[in-house]
This record gives sequence, C-alpha cells and structure tokens, in this order.
Amino acid sequence: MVSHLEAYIEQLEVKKANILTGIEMMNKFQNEAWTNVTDFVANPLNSFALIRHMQSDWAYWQLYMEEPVGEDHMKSIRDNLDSLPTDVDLRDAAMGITLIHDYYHLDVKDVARGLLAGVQYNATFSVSDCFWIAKNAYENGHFKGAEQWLLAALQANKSEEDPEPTEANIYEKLAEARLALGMRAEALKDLEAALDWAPTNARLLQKKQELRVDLLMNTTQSPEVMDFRHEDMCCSGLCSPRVKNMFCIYYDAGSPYLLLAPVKTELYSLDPYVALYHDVISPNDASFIRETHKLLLTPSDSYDVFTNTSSVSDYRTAKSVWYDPEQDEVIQRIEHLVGELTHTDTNASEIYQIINYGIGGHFIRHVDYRQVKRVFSEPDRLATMIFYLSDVPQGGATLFGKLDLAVFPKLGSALMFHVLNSTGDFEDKTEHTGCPVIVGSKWIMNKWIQYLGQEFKRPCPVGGDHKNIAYEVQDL
Ligand SMILES: O=C(O)CCC(=O)C(=O)O
Ligand SMILES: [Fe+2]
Repeated sequence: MVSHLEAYIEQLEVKKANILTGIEMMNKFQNEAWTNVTDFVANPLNSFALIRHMQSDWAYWQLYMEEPVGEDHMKSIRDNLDSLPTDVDLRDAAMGITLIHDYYHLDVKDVARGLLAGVQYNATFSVSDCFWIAKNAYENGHFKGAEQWLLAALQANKSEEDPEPTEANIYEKLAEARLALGMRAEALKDLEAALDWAPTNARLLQKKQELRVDLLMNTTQSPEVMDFRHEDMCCSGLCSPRVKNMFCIYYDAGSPYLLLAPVKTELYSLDPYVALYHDVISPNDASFIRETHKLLLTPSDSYDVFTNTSSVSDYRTAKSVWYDPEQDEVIQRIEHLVGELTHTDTNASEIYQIINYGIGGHFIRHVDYRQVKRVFSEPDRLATMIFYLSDVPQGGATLFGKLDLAVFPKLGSALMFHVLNSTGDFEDKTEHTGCPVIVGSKWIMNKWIQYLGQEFKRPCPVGGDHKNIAYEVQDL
C-alpha cells in the first residue's frame, strides 16, 4: 500500500514539474509582450503566435489538468481495501483492550504505557489511541472504562501528527462520561478544565452553565450505572493454588495403539474428569491446520439454547471455522488418536471447530453441555477436548472457576473434560471461561464427543456408580 502511495506521489511530482515548465515559458513570452503591448501585437508574427497559443495551448492545458494522475495506483489501493481491517475489527480490538484490563484487573494507565500484567512491552498508546478506546467504551455504555481511558489520554504522549484530540476535547468527553456515571461535581470541574484550554468555546460555556444550574437546583436523578466488571475470576491463575491433588502419568487408555507411545498426562481432577494430554499434535500438524484454515475463519457464532438459534455474539470475540474429520490425512490421524485416548466412538461426535482469538479474544463463562432437558431423548455432549494449536505468550487460559483451575495453552497439548456423568447429569463444575488473550494469537481446535452412541465403548457402570464414568479413572 505504501509503495502505491509513493508511486502516486512520484506521478504527481512529474505533473507538477511539467506544469511549472509550461508556466515558465508562458511567463517569458508574456514578459516580452508586456514591455510594449502595442508594438508587440502590431507585429503579425507575434499576434499570430499569441492567437495560436491562446487558442490551442489552453485547450491542451485544460486536457492535461483534467487527466487523472496515478489511476492504476489508486485502483490498486481500492482493490486492497477489502483486505484491510474493517470498522468492526477496530471496534473489536478496542473492546478487546477493555476486556484485558477488566479481566486481569489492570490499571488502565499501566496498559496505556505498555505494562501488561507485570510485563513491560516496548509499545505505548498515543493520546488519540486512548481517546479512541474511551469513545468506543462510551458508545458501548461502559462509562467507567471511558473515564479511565480519558484519564490515561491526559497522561499519554501526544504525537506531533495528532491534531486531535485537544485537551479541551478530552476534558469535554471526560465530563460526559462522568455525567453518565452520576459524578456531576467532577463533570463540572472537567468542563472548567476544558474551558481553560478553549476559553471562547460557546458549546463548552453553555454546557458548563447548564450543569451549574442543574447542580444548584439539584433536580437531576443520578443515572443507573451498568456494571461492566466481570465476576472476580482468576484468569491470571495466581489467585489460589493451581491444583490441589494433581498427578502426572504416562497414559495408554488400555489401547494397544497407545501402549507403544503412552501419552504424558496431567490429571487435574477425577470428579469431574479433567486432564491435559501433552504432545498429542506435532508443531507441523498444528501449523498445517492453522495455515489451511486462516483464510476461512469467520466471526464466531454462539448458540443460544433457549431460542435454539446461533448468532455472532459478544460472548466470544473470536473467529472460527468447522473442520471435517474426513478432510485430510492430518485430521484423520487426530481423529484416530481421540478415539483411542478417550475410549469413545468418534463417529458419535461433532465435526471439529477451529477457533482463533486475537486481541482480548475470549469466551465468557459457560458450560459445554447443551442443557437439553432429557439427554436420553435428545443428543447432548459427553465430553470436550480442546486442542491447543499455538502457545500464547500472555493470557488466554482456559479457566475452570469452580475448580480453581487455569490451564494455559501449550502448543500440541489437549485438554479433556467430561461435561456429563454416566446418568447424563450435568457436571456443572466444568463451567469454564476462555480468558482474554493479552499478548499473542490463540488457536484452539474443539472436539465435542456425543453422549449417545457410546453404549458399546462406555457401557453404564453396573450398580449405578456414576462417579466411575471416566474409563480413565477406573483404570488407575
Ligand atoms: O478458548 C478456550 O480456552 C475455551 C473455549 C471453549 O470453551 C469453547 O469453545 O467451548
Ligand atoms: Fe467451552
């Protein structure tokens, strides 16, 4: 894009140079003429040349001026516009930043100067970056976030190229955010500060006047403020000891196939069953899956069990795509491993879902079972397997709030948890959250194994000891 802009400017320069040469020649001719106009035009050679110039040269100049410059470069830029971030991408990115400081309880001013959850990065936000995020938060009704970002804007470095926002703009918006938060006295001070920077601004004077009257009369009710804070969860994984009774094994799931290469397994919880299998996807296969799907991703849908509909939702800021287990040799290999490792019939499962989370990408607290009333009459999910297809430098844990367990993505590993027990009861402790990504890009691949269809692989335990649903647990 930049090279097209450069080439466009070069063509403009050539046109400018041609016009300047023309002007120089005409000035020379004109100066000669003006020294003695009467004598000059009396000479037929001169008057002919003058008439000819006036007749045809100006037509030429008009055509030359109208001729578009750098059309091919403009077209190339136009053609590339589709691949640039959209307005929605920008809003998502701004919302992602807001989520990062909300979920990880970070000070907005720290975020603005590149200090992210204890790590200092060599990047800072400019005043206009902070102002933009503040405006976006304000438009989404997140007034507290808007206030914090405006305060950060007042402290951020103003780059020379940014004519906007001025201090007056920032204080004016801060007053708006604080009014929305019911902080009227503070808002008045902000308007006064704005007026210090723009003393003759009539709009600010009027706003200040109205607010003063309002404060004197004390007639305005305090607005109801929506609370955007997310429940106190521990996405950092540092709030409580990670796992109390975790143990590690080399696990073969009773499969002859895995007997030769048992899987390094961290068992986090037996009831409900939650385990992390290491090195089940090679870096090459993970990279193959990412590369073959990255252009196919679309903004994720979320399924609403109550309305039985799917829609692009704010609950999950991510892009995703489905991946058929028949599609290629890589996924067939993985499908085979899933069957052996989970001791389930993979024919009774959904196709794979690949998800990519960008800045602040997250999936709010949810359960994976579909919450249908009778699992025996309607299909439901028995277990979830999340394959981590990338490392994530910071953030992006899968958090089980009720188990005090945060599992951090590690390229090649797979997290497995049972969301129903053998009677089809919901394992509500498997409620989980995809924590916002702070730095990096998180790639996962989900596999949901269905409850129905496992009758032969996982018959119900005799005597109704439902806790023994996990084949793996019986084995230990
Ligand atoms: O991103 C994660 O860690 C969790 C994803 C998840 O829970 C889901 O897709 O259902
Ligand atoms: Fe989930």
